[in-house]
Amino acid sequence: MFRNIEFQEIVYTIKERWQFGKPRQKRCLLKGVSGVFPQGQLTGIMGPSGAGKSSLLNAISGFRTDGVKGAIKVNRKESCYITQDDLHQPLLTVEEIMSVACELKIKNPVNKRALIDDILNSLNLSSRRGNTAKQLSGGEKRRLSIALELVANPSVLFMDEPTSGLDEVTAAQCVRLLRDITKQGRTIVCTIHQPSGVVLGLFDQIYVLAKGQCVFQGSPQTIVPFMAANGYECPKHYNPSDYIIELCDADDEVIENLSDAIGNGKSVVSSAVVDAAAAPGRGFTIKTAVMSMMLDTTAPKRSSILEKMKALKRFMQSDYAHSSFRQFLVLTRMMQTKIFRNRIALGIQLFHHLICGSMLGLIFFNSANDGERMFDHLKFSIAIVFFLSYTQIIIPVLSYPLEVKLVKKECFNRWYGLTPYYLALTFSRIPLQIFFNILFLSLVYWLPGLPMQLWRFGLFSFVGVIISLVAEGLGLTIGSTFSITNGCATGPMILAPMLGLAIYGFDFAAEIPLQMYALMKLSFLRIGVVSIVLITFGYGREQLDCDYIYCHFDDPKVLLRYLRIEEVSLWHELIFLFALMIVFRVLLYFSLRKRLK
Ligand SMILES: Nc1ncnc2c1ncn2[C@@H]1O[C@H](COP(=O)(O)OP(=O)(O)OP(=O)(O)O)[C@@H](O)[C@H]1O
Repeated sequence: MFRNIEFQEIVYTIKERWQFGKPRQKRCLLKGVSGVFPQGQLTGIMGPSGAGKSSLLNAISGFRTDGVKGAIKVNRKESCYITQDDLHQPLLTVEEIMSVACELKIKNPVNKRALIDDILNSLNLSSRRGNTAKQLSGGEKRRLSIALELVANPSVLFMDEPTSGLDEVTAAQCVRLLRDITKQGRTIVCTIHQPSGVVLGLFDQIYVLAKGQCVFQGSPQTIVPFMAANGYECPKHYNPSDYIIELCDADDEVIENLSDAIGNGKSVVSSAVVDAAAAPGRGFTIKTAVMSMMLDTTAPKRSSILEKMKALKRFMQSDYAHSSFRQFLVLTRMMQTKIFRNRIALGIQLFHHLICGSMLGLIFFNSANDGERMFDHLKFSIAIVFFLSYTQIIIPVLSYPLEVKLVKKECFNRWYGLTPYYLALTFSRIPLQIFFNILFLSLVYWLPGLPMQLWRFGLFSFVGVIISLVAEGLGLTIGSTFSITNGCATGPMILAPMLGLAIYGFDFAAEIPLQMYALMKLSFLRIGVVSIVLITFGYGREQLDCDYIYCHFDDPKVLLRYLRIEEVSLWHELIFLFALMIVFRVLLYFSLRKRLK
């Protein structure tokens, strides 16, 4: 639809982090910059560190919208954004990842194989197709990121630092490859750190930023004459990109002068060929690049009915190649492959559940029928609930923050929507989780000698699985909201009071104040412990053994009465558990939605 990418008077403001004792300050990262990135060309955004290169790329591509003002003309539906991190599913092979991309991004993948072959050949990745993403080198990962986006045949590629972390030769190869891609009619805009002379010459256009202002826009060959015309003579044998960056980094006056000369991006230095008539002796011409028509604010407002119809049309047109259900199926399959491919994690989990189940079972070995050991029965129930919760919370807290970044990139590039992803995330883990939990719960049921009644074991396992699902929801919510470091502090911070509430008042149940009962209902650990005690000691449990003349707790009903739970209904407790499970899953959805926005 749009051809060149154009933007005008872009202002990007962020609110700085809140610091104790200081009011929250606003900071302007882009100061009204304009520019044009021509169609079918390779444009590099250059500048000193912290100049605002990534901010500009994020603003134009739409990766960031909060705090961005100004007019931007870009066909976002046909563009994609390749982040600097090269995030991929580490355990899937190049071919599998490409295949998932095809299934999600192409409407009718008739000749999927030929397309994958074609893209991998052109990016020199064919020989690596059987390797997993984590086995690829930095340059190969970068090429895989490009290959994945080329599947949907985008007309515009935004790339953040495609050469970062690559050596000179690989960086030049990477930029050459990008130039070849533009020859197919695609537009590529990327940020780049001080490129070597060779790499600089590969770009069709360079856009230089310094302290949020545009100080140059034009072909690389025009940097030297443009600088000279403004009184900054580049020494011979000096790399022009180094020169302009070093100069702008050192002196704010240079930035003001150059920014004025180029109209903060509204003009473009167009040619290195001496145009005697237009600019005698300078070796370049300055042309107006940005027309003021772009600002939507100046456009007359359409009738509201027309606007509403357009909005409805936009709503009806899906951004995705496939229905949500199809996305859900593809994602579920991919997630399950990922889970089963991770043999080490599977082995650790198996070992963990077996060892912990056996140890807990042996600690309470043959004690389940002992009428004297009331406190042991309670400790046993608490230990089960704590094991299930802690295991399920800590894994997503440590592993999920990284995945959120990948999901953010893929959702932004319209691979899939949040809802199918969320549902696939929820359901793909359940079978394995049930398997491991049942393994653990069987050991801790059998070794202490709980009654061999299938229905009782079924209830015991059911409650155990639900507790672990509630805990997983909490862990995923923390993992999707916080970084690993903050999550590691937040997880125990939430778990500790819940544990406190779980064991609160068992020895003075009769005196627990009413408000504490309400608070205890917020602790899924407490609900879990009460449910496990009800299942193991309620429902007509037979008299326990007693080796003495009198054992106060040999009648299981006495224990329930002592804990003031003999009147409590298991089904009510289950309703509370389900409610908490839903609350955590809803929180997870909104947390993800906020991150992906
Ligand atoms: N969310 C943010 N909060 C606070 N400051 C930010 C934020 N994002 C960017 N900045 C600041 O804005 C400035 C520009 O950042 P940006 O990442 O765009 O620079 P850059 O030119 O890409 O830098 P580099 O080349 O070092 O990656 C930097 O000083 C950075 O610290």
